[in-house]
Amino acid sequence: MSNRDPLVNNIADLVSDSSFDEESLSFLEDSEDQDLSLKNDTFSSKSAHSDGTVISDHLRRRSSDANTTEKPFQNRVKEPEPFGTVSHGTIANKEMKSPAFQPIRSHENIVTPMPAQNSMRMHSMEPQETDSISKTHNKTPGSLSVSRWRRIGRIGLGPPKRAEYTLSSDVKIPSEIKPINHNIEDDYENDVEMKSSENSTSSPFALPSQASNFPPNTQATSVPNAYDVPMRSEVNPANFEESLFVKPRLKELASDNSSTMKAPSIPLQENHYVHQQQRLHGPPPKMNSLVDQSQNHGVPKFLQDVATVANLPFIKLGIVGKGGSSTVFRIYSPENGRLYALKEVSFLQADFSTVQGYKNEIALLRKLSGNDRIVKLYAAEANNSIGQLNMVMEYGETDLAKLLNKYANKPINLNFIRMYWEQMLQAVQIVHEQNIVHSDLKPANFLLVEGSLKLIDFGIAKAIGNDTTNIHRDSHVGTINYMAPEALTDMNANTDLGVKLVKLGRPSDVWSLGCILYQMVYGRAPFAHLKMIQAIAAIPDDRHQIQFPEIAVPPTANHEASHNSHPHGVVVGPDLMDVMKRCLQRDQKKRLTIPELLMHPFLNPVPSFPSQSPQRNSFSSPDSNTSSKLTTAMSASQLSMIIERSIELSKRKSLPKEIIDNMAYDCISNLQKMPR
Ligand SMILES: Nc1ncnc2c1ncn2[C@@H]1O[C@H](COP(=O)(O)OP(=O)(O)OP(=O)(O)O)[C@@H](O)[C@H]1O
Repeated sequence: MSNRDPLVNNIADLVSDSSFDEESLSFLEDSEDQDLSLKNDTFSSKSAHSDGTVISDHLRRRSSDANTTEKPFQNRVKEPEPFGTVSHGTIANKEMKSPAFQPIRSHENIVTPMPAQNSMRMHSMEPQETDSISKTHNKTPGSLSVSRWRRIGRIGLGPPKRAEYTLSSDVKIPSEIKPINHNIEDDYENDVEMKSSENSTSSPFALPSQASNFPPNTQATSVPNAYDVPMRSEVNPANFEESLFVKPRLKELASDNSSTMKAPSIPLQENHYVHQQQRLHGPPPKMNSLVDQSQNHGVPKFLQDVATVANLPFIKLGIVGKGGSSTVFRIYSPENGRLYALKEVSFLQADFSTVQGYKNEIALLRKLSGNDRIVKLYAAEANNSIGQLNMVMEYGETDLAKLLNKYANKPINLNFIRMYWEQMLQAVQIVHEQNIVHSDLKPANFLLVEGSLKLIDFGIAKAIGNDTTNIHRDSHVGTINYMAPEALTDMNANTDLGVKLVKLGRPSDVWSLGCILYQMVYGRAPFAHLKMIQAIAAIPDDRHQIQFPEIAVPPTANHEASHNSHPHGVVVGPDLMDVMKRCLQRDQKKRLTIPELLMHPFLNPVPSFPSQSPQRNSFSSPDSNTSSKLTTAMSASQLSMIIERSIELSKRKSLPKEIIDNMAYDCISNLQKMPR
């Protein structure tokens, strides 16, 4: 470590110093230019004086002032016996400190004699009589009280009995308790295909009696739990720590007799975890084989699946994706029973500008992560000892690349395309509003979170740190397929200069989006059928015409039938065709802008426009000079749809107010004319 750049060595400061705040992003606001010139050190020179932070002040205080600040689970449980030497910075035997692993002690709060009629309704999770345990307490000097408890499950990875979670038997569990959704991707597919719940394949891990009730597209978040933490949508990323680690409110649980009371869901989570682990790693190993001394410096295998970020313990459930320098895991918090994603980025090999890129990327992610179209970042920290940056983010069930692959051989669905196209545009617009050109947009950058597309990164680290090697470092081979002609021309033209200059503007992102849209329609990006070297030559070359067939046929479908009569062929339509063509213009200036694309008829379909304005009625026109194009021939539902759309557009300010007012005016006046 010592011979590395001091800045790299000190990357921990990047995430632990409070002096890095939104001011550090001022460089993004400085530029009002339409285009940004990204030079190797452009961003770094502007922000090198700032130290970065991506964790809350609270976390920072915690790490920097350990003597005066209470550690997360300090004093809650007795320190566990060590499982072994833990040498990894991010792997620690912290799980025993979790409140979830803590035997309930405050018996005064919740212990009552077990009633004859048990109020638990846990279906197959109904505890057996053998699960009852009794504890004797000296409540007050000279008096004894006996409490009976039930084991309702074991959580975590600790040896048996260390991680028991107990529940007083008089705590009611609502009958609508639901298992967590284990097979999220399957459920997502079911949702997309609009299959009825009866037809959908239930998760192999779901409890039989409850699986059919489980709503699609919900994850661990929907499980009621004892911690009474906010649902994920209510979690404020800035207060991740507070949101995630709320102490169990067992006192309230015990004293609240209402039928709507939340119930601990630990047995279900445990069940989920055990099954997940078995699916990933096979049946559980015997205890004596858990410690493999030959590898990982004696770290027990079960601890290798535990990660600690910002002192918060998580269980790794498996790898969900890999980037050039990153690995993304699905992780589970025993604290609140929710799933998150952990992105581990190695910065051991990183140079100065790449580190600055990460720093800017994280700062921007933090700044924008409250936005619906940007993935939420909950916590981040750097581990200098192993040269690794850890980021805890919201978990997405899949990304657009995987989704498109899955559906590549099926006939296209125009509504699906329209919906995701709009969401992609909204996401990129947010980035552009920060004066950032992403420059590396591709389907894998869009994550699906509960069916909604969100942008995972802003491309800064790559654009700055390694602008010429994108092609090689990306695991999703073929990102060249989405690169704008100007990016390739610049790359080719400047190789002799010591400093690489990549001159990209917002239109470059529009090209990339056009390629993604093209792939959604035709099953592959416009140049995906070419070898990389051919694509590098063809993309900027005007002579290479991009084909836009009027009928979209899945690329691997049987091509014996002509396109026009192909059973899986779908007519592309003039609006969609127009969008693709206007994005895939080699001349940047001819490409539509994102606001124009959001206003395009493809996203705002209005049935045939008559030339005449409708009669004005009692409604006064906001601007009588702006002629209305709507007709009474439209159905009430079409008109209502347009009204809804206008309100949405008005909120987003993506259309001039005058147009929105007129659209709404016309719809309402036509609706008024309709017979009731
Ligand atoms: N929050 C998340 N939830 C679920 N999966 C994710 C999440 N973030 C990333 N992934 C998955 O991991 C893959 C790689 O993500 P990553 O952000 O590292 O990609 P990348 O930008 O290509 O990497 P790099 O920046 O190192 O080149 C994504 O394509 C996606 O499939």
